[in-house]
Amino acid sequence: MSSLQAVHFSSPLYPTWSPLYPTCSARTRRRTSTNFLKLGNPSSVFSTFINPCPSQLLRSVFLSEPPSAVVTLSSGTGEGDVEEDKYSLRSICTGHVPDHVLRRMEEVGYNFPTDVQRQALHPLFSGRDCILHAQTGSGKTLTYLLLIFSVINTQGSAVQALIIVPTRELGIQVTKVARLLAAKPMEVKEKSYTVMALLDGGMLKRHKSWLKAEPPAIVVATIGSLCQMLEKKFLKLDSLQVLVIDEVDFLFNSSKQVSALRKILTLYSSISNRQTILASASIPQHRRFLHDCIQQKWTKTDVLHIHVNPFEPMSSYLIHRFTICQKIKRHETLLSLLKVDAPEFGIIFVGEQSEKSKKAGDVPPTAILIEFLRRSYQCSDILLLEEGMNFNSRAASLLEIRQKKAYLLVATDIAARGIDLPETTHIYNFNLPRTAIEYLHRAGRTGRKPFSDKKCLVTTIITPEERFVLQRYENELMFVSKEIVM
Ligand SMILES: Nc1ncnc2c1ncn2[C@@H]1O[C@H](COP(=O)(O)OP(=O)(O)OP(=O)(O)O)[C@@H](O)[C@H]1O
Repeated sequence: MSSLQAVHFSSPLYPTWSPLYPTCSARTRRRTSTNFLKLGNPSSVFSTFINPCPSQLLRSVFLSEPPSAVVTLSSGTGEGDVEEDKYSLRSICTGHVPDHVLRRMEEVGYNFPTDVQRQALHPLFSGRDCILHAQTGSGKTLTYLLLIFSVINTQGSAVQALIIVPTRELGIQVTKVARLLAAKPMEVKEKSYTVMALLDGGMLKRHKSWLKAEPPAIVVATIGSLCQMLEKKFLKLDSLQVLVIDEVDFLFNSSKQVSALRKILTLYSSISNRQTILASASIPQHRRFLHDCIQQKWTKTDVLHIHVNPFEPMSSYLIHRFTICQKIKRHETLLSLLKVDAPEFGIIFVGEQSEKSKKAGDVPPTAILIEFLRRSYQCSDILLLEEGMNFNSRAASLLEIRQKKAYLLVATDIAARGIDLPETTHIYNFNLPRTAIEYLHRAGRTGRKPFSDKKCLVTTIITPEERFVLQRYENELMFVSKEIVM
């Protein structure tokens, strides 16, 4: 790379190397496309090309459309490396995040920033409260974890960072990434970062002893367990420096959770001592929300709303389709879809069972569907994830699925928020989601490889009467869904 100074493509028109185009930020796209068209000479083309585009992207372009010539203008200057480094995650984080965390980050494969990381990390490192509003699968978790690693002090013996999540499953996932980054090599002598998962369904007794003996630096918690610990004074937030609320709009949906969050935000900790980060891919009425955050003293008055891709709420790598059938034909329609698509990694979302149906003792729709698929579809690995399962079975299902070479997961909306199964290429909405936001989060369980240009499919089965509802979601979320006839 260090000697590569100029690249000449067979045609200097943008669409010829379009694989690169969607992976750049909107600003980069504008800047690059203008420059690209303006500048004819190869070295200028290269400099506009390499500046915003790290080698990983360059490689993907080379693979899909090899350049007609690679021109080496001068060798060994290392300029290419400097340019590339300027845009690496390491360069953004150096001086803020400890070096051993950066090394771990690179070992894991996080080398270049995603759009949200590029836009949010500097303001976060400067201490600003932020609302991180970016597409599903855009890398918000790493963004706030890097901030946390930049502020916590391993010598302290108090909880310094708290991440609140809506579900146990998301909590386990975030804890895993935090521990992965926190793992220290033997030669690093300082104390390790400790990460506690304080999640519903966990053994709170064990956590009490741990908190009493030596409070962890980072706690990842669900509201229920967290409140128990706070009310009984086993956990104190006096030294809290960073508070993250992930999937914030989801948590603010329930009045019980709102009142618990209110206490955490204003009673157990104070805005003046901590930095507050509220993250989600969907923040309905975000201006109002921002106003409320300031009014209610959940955030400081200079809170930043970092809204990445505001005109593209969902990834452009998703292809949306729908098929219309009568309600009683849903199972057969899904089966036909699966036979045609033959997905290796897919999630089928099923609507929750109504209270009335539960009271009547009906078999849950998920169980009926699983039974049907096991009978009629040749796929050995059909798994289930739903609220009705106990916490251990839920964890086992997710663990198993992560180890599979192919899977079909039948799930309720419990799997729609935050769960990261990056191999997933197909989403099926067996039932139409209840809201556009629900659609966005279900669809967002696919297309989760930030630098991949692979297209993923989201297919919704609807009845004729539901067509206008889906159309409303299309307008709200700015996407187009194509009808397929089965
Ligand atoms: N800089 C990066 N380079 C490569 N992969 C990354 C990078 N940042 C994040 N990822 C990967 O992208 C995927 C999505 O990240 P993450 O789970 O943080 O998304 P998210 O924005 O929180 O999505 P959601 O809103 O659905 O919760 C993960 O598999 C993560 O490992």
